[in-house]
Amino acid sequence: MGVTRRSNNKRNSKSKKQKTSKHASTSESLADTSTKQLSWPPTDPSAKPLPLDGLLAGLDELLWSAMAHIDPQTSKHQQKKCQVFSREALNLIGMGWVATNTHPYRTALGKGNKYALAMEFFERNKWNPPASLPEIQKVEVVDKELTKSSIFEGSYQHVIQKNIKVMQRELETNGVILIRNAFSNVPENALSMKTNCTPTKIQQTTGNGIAGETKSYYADATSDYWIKVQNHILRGFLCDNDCFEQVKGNKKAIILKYGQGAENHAHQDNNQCDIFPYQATVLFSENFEGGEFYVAFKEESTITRRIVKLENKGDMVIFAASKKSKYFHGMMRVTKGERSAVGLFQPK
Ligand SMILES: O=C(O)CCC(=O)C(=O)O
Ligand SMILES: [Fe+2]
Repeated sequence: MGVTRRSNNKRNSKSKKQKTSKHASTSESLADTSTKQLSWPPTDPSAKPLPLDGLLAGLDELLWSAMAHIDPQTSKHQQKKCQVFSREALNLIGMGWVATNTHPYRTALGKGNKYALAMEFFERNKWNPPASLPEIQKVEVVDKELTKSSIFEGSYQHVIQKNIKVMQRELETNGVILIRNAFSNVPENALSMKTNCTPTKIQQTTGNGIAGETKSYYADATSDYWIKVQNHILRGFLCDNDCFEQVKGNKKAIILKYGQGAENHAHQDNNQCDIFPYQATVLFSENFEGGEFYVAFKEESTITRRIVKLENKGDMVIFAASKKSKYFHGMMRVTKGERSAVGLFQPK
């Protein structure tokens, strides 16, 4: 596993203080026998382990130890929101960019399991971690920019038609391709949202990201324009009409809005389509910084993020998105301005 060790001095000095005060009051420690019987790490048959594949595979021990190092005095922790708690632990091990609320981590990291259990354990144990507590280890993440062979330029229909074989190969090996200036003329109403649908917030307490300074959310797009676009893309990728017929119902577009400071944590969108196991994102703003799109995957013990800078309005990424695959996707922090985009082939 690509991990680096680091000790948490703050926590270590705190635990020493706690030990001292506990020993000072003999009657209290005798009365509190239940805390002494707690074993490390806490065991409960109802607690779900992390899935065996995906970005957090094999990181159970690291997460347990990170949780034990979280300072109970911090205001964040006192919120006792399990998503915020798991986020803090993930941040400590360098994996704070992974979503906790969606496939495949919803049940392993959500309410009423591992994290709730850990919180209960440390509360009952008066936040006095066992002497055998391992040091925090940071997971190494390798960030790589997209290579030239995965970058195309020009109107998407034309570019896909011309390069489909290369594109498919790049998607298989790198998980993502970029088409610069894929769209030039998008109708005015293409960015409008359904009025009767409630936008899904992107925020820490949901586990899907960080809200930023203004509200961040996604919601269904209304414009028929995106139906046409998705049909064109499907026709370009699937030369066989039977295949097209099988997947043509999988079209759905969402509008994504991010405020300054927002992040979309690495996730999979429940995409189960074997014939066209891809999604696409089209950029619709220009005056922002950060907000890089990425595809992340774990191969053996190495976690790689392929980072794609969508720069111009109309730039599009097409990426491997099947939940049966190793590929996750997300967006890095928007450091300046606001970012808007359209997500295509969203699972229903
Ligand atoms: O805004 C982005 O770059 C990513 C959006 C996303 O998660 C999606 O289109 O499924
Ligand atoms: Fe997504």
